[in-house]
Amino acid sequence: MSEMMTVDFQTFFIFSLFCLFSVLCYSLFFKKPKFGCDDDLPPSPPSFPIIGHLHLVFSSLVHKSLQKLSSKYGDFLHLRVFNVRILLVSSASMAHEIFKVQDINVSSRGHVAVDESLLLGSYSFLMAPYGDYWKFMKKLTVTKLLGSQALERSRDVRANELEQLYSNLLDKAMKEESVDIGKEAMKLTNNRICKMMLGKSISEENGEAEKMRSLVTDSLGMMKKAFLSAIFRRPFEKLGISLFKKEIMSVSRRGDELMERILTEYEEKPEDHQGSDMADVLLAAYRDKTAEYQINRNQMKSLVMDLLVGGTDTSAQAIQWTMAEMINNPKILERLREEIDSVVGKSRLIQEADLINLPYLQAVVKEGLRLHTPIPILTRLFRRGCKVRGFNIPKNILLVVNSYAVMRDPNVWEDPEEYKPERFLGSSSRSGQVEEEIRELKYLPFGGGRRACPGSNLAYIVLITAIGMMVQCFDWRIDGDKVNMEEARGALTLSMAHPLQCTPISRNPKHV
Ligand code: HEM
Repeated sequence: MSEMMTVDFQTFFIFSLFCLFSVLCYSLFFKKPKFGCDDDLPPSPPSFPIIGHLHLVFSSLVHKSLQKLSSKYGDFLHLRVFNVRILLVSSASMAHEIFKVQDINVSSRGHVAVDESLLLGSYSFLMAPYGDYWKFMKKLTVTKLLGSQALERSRDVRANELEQLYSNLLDKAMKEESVDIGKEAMKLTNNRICKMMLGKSISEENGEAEKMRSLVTDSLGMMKKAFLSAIFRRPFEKLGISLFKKEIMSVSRRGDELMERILTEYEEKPEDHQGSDMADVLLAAYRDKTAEYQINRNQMKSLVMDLLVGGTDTSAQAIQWTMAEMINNPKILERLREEIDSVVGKSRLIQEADLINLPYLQAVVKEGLRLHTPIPILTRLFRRGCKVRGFNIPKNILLVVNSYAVMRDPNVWEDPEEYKPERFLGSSSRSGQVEEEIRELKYLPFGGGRRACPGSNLAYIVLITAIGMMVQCFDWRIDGDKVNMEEARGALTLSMAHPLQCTPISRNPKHV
C-alpha cells in the first residue's frame, strides 16, 4: 500500500479520463459486483458507457443537477459511476420511506477515506459503521457531550463568545467598515465549539486557538476530497491508486499532534480544569474500564475532530445565508426586530433564556435552514438487502438523499423557492401538533433517522442567538439593492458564491 500513487484534487478528473481504458479492463476482468439484475433496481436515466453518470454526480452544483435529473426521471433513481452503484432519493415521500421504514438498513455511511486517518478514517464516529462503537459514541455524544445538561454548563462560554462578536461588530460600525459575515460567523462557531470542548487550553494567548482554527479550515478543505476518496476508494485501489491519501494524512497528523498535546496537558494538570469541559467527559469515558465499549486514544481524538469539523462550517454557512435573507426581506427583518425589542428590550443583549419567547426568530432560522440547507446531500450505505417500493435493493449499494430537493419538493412545500418563516409558526392545537410531525418528516437540514445530526440543539442555539444579536443591535448596509444569492460551485457545504459583505450600523445612538 505504501508505494501507491497519490493524486491531488485538480488532476482527478483529467486522471479519470486516462484511467478509462484501465477501468474498462477492470470491468472486463474483475467479477461484476453481486447486484443481481438491474431490472430489480429503480429506473436509471440515460448514461455514458463506462463512466455511467459521472458527469452528473460531479457537476459543480451536484444537488441542483441531481434535482433536475429527478424532476425529469423520477424521485427514486439508480445511477452508476464506473462500477459504483448509487440510489438517489429526491422527494419527501421517498425520504419518509427511507428514514422511517428502512432506517436500520441505511444506518451506515460507507467506506472510509484512509483507514489510519483521524479525519473520516476508521476511528471516526461520523464514518463508523452501525455497530457497538457507533452506538456507544452516539449515546456519549447525545447524552453527555451535547445533551441538555452539558449545554447548560457551557452557557457562559457561549455568552462570552456572543459578546465578543458584538464588540467586533460594534468596532466595525464605529469605523464604518464592512464585515464578511461568513468569516465572523466561522470565528464565532469555531471558538464556541473549541472552548466548550477544550476549555482554557484553547486560548488566543498561547496561540492554540489560531492553530485550531487553521486545522479546522484545512480539514474542511479536505472534506470533499475525503468524501470522494471514500466513495471511489475500492475501484481505484484495485488500479493501485490511493486518492488524496498524502493530503488527507498530512492534515490528520497535524490534528493528531495538536490534540495529543492538549489532552496530555489535561491529564497532567487536572487541577487546571473544572471537570466540566467535553474533554473531561471524553477522558473519563476513555479511562473507564467498565464502560460498555472501550474507546481508544485515536477514537477519542477523532471524535474531537468530527465535532469541530461537523459543527463549525455548517453553522457559519447557515448564519450567513439567513442574514442574507434578512437583508433581502426588510419586512421580515422589521417583524423580527419588533419581536426581539418587545421581549428583550434594548438595554441588554439577547440571551439563550430568551429563545423560548421568540417564536418568530426560531421560524426565521428554521426557514433559512430549509431553503439553504448547509449539507444538501446525505450519503448512506445499504447494510442489508431490502425491498423499497417493490424494488429489490441489494446490500452495499450507496444511498444518496438529496435533502436540498426534498426541502424544495413542491408536493409538500407551498411556494418552495420562497423564504417564508411564517410556515414554521406552529399552532398549539392538536391538529397543529400533527402538522408539526408531518413537517418534520420532510424537513431534513440535520438529516434523518439514527444517523441524524447529534449537534442540532447546539446548532439552533448558536444560530438563533447570533442572528438575534445581529438583528437586535445593528442595521445592515450593502452595496446595491439586493444580496446576490448565487450558490458557490464545487463546495461541499452550501456556500455563497459572493460572500456576504455588509456594514453594520449600530442601533444604539450612544455607540456612533
Ligand atoms: C447548522 C448546523 C448543522 C447542520 C446543518 C448539520 C447537519 C448535519 C447533517 C445533515 C448530518 C448528517 C445526518 C444524516 O446522515 O442523516 C450531520 C451529522 C453530524 N453532525 Fe451535524 N450539523 C450541524 C451542526 C453540528 C454541530 C454543532 C455538531 C457538533 C458539535 C455536529 C456534529 C455532527 C456529527 C458528529 C454528525 C455525525 C453523526 C453520525 O454519523 O451518527 N453537527 N450534521
